Amino acid sequence: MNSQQYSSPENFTDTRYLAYRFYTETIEVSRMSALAFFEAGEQQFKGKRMFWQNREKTFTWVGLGHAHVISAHSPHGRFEQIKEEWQSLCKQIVNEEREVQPILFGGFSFDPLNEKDSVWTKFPEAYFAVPTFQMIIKGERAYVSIHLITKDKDTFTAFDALRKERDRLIHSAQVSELKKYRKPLVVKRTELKKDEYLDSIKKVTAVIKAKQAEKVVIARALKLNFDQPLAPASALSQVSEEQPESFLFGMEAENQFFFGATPERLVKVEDRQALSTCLAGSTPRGKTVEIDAALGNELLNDKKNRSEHQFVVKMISQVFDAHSSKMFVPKTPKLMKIRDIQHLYTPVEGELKDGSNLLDLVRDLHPTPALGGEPKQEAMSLIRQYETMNRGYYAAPVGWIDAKGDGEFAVAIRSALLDGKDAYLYAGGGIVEDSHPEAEYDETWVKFRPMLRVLGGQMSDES
Ligand SMILES: C=C(O[C@@H]1C=C(C(=O)O)C=C[C@H]1O)C(=O)O
Ligand SMILES: [Mg+2]
Repeated sequence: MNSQQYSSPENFTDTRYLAYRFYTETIEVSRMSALAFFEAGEQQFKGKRMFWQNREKTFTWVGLGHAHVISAHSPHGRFEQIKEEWQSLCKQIVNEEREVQPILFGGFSFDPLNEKDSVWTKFPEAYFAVPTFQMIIKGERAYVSIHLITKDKDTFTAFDALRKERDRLIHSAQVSELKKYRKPLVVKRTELKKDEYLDSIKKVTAVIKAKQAEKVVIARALKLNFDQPLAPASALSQVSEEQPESFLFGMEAENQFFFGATPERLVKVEDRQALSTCLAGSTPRGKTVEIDAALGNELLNDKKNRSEHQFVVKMISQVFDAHSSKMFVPKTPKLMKIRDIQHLYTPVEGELKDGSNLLDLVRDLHPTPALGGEPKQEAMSLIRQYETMNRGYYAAPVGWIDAKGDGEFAVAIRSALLDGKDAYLYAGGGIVEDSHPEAEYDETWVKFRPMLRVLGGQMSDES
């Protein structure tokens, strides 16, 4: 690469964030593997790496290092805090002309008011970062950006060092194959609090029959112990091979790594067009085309699953109604078929009203009745009361927003937390009046399956 071609880094100042200066530079690079770029940061940026790929595979994003972290530790006002700090920071960096925008990536915990013991020790209630190095693959083109956000005045040396590091990362990602990892052996698999989980479904069903709530999503966890720690790059590469039809995400917080392959979009905004998906109601895939179609048809006509689904459509439509105009919601759900499971699926579209932004939608949508319940507050308090664990970031929004306000958040299901030689996997289901504990238990196994295939730990009779 020829350093002569670089223009000098741009510098913006702003009254509120006056102390900060934002320096950035983007170059287009020849296409390379995003996972190789992620892995190239293994030494220098361990604990500060992030990964995202959308469901359509048209947008892949990798962040290495933290140029700036925006996190929230208080249970209240975390969505506003992230939004306001990001907007303040953006005042200095927004440049409509710029083809590649700096991106803030991160996620939220499911419920900051849950006081149960948590294994999510390194994840605050909201955890976002602008990376030092950002790689974007959009269609056929790839870009690497440097972000330096600092209060120092003399940044020449620092920026120069970042250019060198960028060149090293690009070189390393372009020449080296992704390391071949040995899949760690699962030495133990534990269903955490299985009996309490089954019991909680009975109780919650009774509460619903007594009309205290209409729907409540109850989840459970599996714990795997490995013979050695699993590398995040390896986990991501496995999951991208196994789940091509999902959003892929990964985020490190020090020595913990949260990742997954979720089919569920919470909300996407592009040029003020907002899109959400209602995804609830499930049945397995069939072994033959005929059985698969029959299962799908049954699902489309099943009263219990349709009611699970309808709560989600109603709530997301209400939130969209408040934030957008020209809303469009199909009258009946379709099927979304992914590798192990099929779901009822209804897309919701709208055009954002003035004054509404992506993070407002995230705040008002989370959790939809696909992961929380209906009514929202009653469901949340029933989850706090009856669910046997602390969800951490499972079932919560994870995603990105750029300097223009475009971005996308997924619902972090079909996911796992890696912590040294342990992994925690999560799955749940929507409980309505006519739910049955054993059927819900079986449904969670289908939802665990993709992560078990990625991590190992499925029993020999499971495919
Ligand atoms: C709760 C999960 O999935 C959610 C629950 C579903 C259901 O109960 O039918 C379907 C899709 C998701 O909205 C999970 O995967 O853990
Ligand atoms: Mg269900």
